[in-house]
Amino acid sequence: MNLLEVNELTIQTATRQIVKRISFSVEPGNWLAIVGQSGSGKSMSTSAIGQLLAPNLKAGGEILFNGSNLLEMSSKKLNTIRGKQIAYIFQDYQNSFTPFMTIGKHFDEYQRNHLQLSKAQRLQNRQQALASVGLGDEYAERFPFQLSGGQLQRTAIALALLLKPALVIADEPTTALDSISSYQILQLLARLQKETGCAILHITHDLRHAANYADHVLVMKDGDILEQGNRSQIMEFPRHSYTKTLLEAIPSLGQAEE
Ligand SMILES: Nc1ncnc2c1ncn2[C@@H]1O[C@H](COP(=O)(O)OP(=O)(O)OP(=O)(O)O)[C@@H](O)[C@H]1O
Repeated sequence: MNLLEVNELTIQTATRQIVKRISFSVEPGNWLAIVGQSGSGKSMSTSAIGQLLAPNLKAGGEILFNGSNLLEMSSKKLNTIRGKQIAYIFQDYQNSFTPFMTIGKHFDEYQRNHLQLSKAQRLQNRQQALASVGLGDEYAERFPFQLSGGQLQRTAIALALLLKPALVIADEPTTALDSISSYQILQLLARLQKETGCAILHITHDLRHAANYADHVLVMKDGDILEQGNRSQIMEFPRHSYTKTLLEAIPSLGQAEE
């Protein structure tokens, strides 16, 4: 069974249909990249999964997670799934943190909200989680503003993976980072995906990222899916002219080195 199955999802305001009957699925442990230019409806589609849409937006269709329709689920039930089984990593990682709360306190609160563990167990989990993203436990004493962008996004990843979710939704997780930090973040996600077996739904406007990491790629434009398929299908035999344009925009290795 698919972990996530999106069937004919529509998202609209009172006057405008933004996402137009799109369907896609994610298998357990798979990496699906959703690629498309700004405004194509990528973030909106993935926000609908966790019932995170703005109040003026209405979603229709079905979003099945392990067979249950998330669009019809009570917010109380969804709260038990979000974080624990479905975790988000956002582009604006700064907003994922409370400014005057230490990193350690973030880990503690997150576990207390979702699990019943002793203080010693929570501490051990925090140490392991920080270590898994290459940060020593001394970072627990720091406040978010005392970390670099890359360190903070690594911490956000450690938090997102803390409860071993089956699905991680990473919405442009590297956009705010320089290219070296971006590379490290994606490498880190790929390693943690292998270690934990989670599936990743990765939103990116950069087809290079999809080329390097995704098992499947879905191309969106103006609220519609233009094409989707496994990575080599899309990268080597794109059918749509828009996908070809995105591919042509990737600098060749020679150009990139220059
Ligand atoms: N609450 C809202 N009400 C009305 N329109 C909205 C709302 N939020 C976003 N939009 C519009 O919906 C469209 C899709 O937005 P969305 O954020 O999903 O795009 P995106 O593909 O993720 O773009 P980006 O790569 O820039 O994040 C855009 O035209 C956006 O302006």
